[in-house]
Amino acid sequence: MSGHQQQSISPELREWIREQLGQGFTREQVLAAMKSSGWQESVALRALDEPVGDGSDAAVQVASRVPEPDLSGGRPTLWIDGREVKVLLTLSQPRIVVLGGLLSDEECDAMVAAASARLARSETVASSEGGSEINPARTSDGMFFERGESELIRKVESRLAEFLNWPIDHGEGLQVLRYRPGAEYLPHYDYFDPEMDGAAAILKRGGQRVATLVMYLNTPAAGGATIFPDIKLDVSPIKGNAVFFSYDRPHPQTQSLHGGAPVREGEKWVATKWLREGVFV
Ligand SMILES: O=C(O)CCC(=O)C(=O)O
Ligand SMILES: [Fe+2]
Repeated sequence: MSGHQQQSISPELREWIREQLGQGFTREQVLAAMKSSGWQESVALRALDEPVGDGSDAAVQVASRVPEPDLSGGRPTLWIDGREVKVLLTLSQPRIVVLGGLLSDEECDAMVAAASARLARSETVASSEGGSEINPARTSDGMFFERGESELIRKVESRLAEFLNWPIDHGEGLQVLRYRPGAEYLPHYDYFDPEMDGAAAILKRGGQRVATLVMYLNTPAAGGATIFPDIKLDVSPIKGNAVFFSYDRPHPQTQSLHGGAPVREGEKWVATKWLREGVFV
């Protein structure tokens, strides 16, 4: 396909682009593939930018800015808030970073102690009023700390803000979950489905969730990995370690599907920080 005649965007081309993006190829990869098969760049770009489908396609959703740790030095450990934190694993797509020693044992124990007193059956955001209700997919118990509610929480939050380059006020209060043997959290996305009832009310308080940091507050005797089914990755729950992942749009294409595998022996305690696009109120 060369020459100077104007190429046109056929329905087949649109469908092909939609498929490629749906399979997780980036816009840049699709553009490169089109160019190498003879499409003029201007036409390829126009085709890529055309709105398609009902608006729920990842292709038409604008990517959000997401928190991102500065790992540019390529160092195996980072100094964060005076602590030497290990960079144990990084993945670029989906974006996942596993950290060792983000929290000290004492900090983990103090968070467990503070949370224990306040545990109630976990709730997830699911009701038609945009409120909360008990969700059988999550069989743990949980509570939220208020942002900045104690010296410990402030210390942990400022460490996370430093690590993620993301302001403290662009995050929800830390959530602590306790899983007993057999308890699990089935695979899910942390972003809010924009189509669900009550989404508007939730999104008004700080926009979408764009990243998650799960910190392990203890080491269960068996089971309880954080699992990423799309990429078949299991992260071991080790006290003081953490897994960070981000998702720049509320779409499965982010491959941010994850869950907590059943705890087999002992308990599992985690603290989760959800990062928002804007100021969470
Ligand atoms: O417990 C885990 O490993 C995952 C927790 C989780 O997915 C969440 O808190 O959103
Ligand atoms: Fe989650």
